Amino acid sequence: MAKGNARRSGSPHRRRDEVIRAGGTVLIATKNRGKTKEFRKAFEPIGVTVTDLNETDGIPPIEETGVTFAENAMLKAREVARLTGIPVLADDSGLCVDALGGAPGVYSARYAGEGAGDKANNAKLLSELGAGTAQTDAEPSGEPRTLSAARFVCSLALYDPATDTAVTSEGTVEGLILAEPRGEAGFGYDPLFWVPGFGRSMAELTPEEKNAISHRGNALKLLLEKL
Ligand SMILES: O=c1nc[nH]c2c1ncn2[C@H]1C[C@H](O)[C@@H](COP(=O)(O)OP(=O)(O)OP(=O)(O)O)O1
Ligand SMILES: [Mg+2]
Repeated sequence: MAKGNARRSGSPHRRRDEVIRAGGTVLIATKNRGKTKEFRKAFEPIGVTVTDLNETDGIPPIEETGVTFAENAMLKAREVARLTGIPVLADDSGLCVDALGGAPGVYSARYAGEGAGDKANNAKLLSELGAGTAQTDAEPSGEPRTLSAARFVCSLALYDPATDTAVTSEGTVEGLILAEPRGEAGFGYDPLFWVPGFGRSMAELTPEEKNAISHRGNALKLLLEKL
């Protein structure tokens, strides 16, 4: 048979569009239950089941040594795909704040220190932006006080160990950093991220609304188009 295009059922060299398919399961290389929830919601309509590293034994912690979201997504996906032998989707994401020169960026999860939680990271963000500073100007529009333009960025990598290749994508969403947290939904920096188009914080959106406009939702749409 001709080299390169050989493909029979049962071959380990699946076509890319078979990696994520209705009735199939995709492993997300994450311990972040907030991410898993959002992927589960997004994959539900196309009949794909989602699992993560909280439900997978024997995967050691993966150090995020990259300096870009794309590098970190690739290294998480590749490592877990090689260890498990199955295709793996990884998400590396974070918040880039203009007034902080793009920080915390790839360090978003460890902004307040290694192992810091969302609460400490949000507090650190507000303190770096001087949110405690006296504020006298009333917002004429009745809109909440914001401190800087910002964006969430999400890089995705879907790594297939059968072919040692990956499909990648990136998505963003623009917003403003709130001076005070609002909302209970979502995770991470969502309570401090104002979405002008909705007139609500990211943590005040329903899961469907968030997936429709978020960096993760946008990256996933693009990834699925590439498969
Ligand atoms: O939609 C989001 N809404 C709010 N905050 C978000 C979002 N997306 C990422 N973020 C923040 C959370 C964390 O501070 C960092 C991700 O860091 P990142 O290393 O990609 O994830 P992680 O360490 O929580 O889990 P894991 O590496 O196991 O996937 O950006
Ligand atoms: Mg991480």
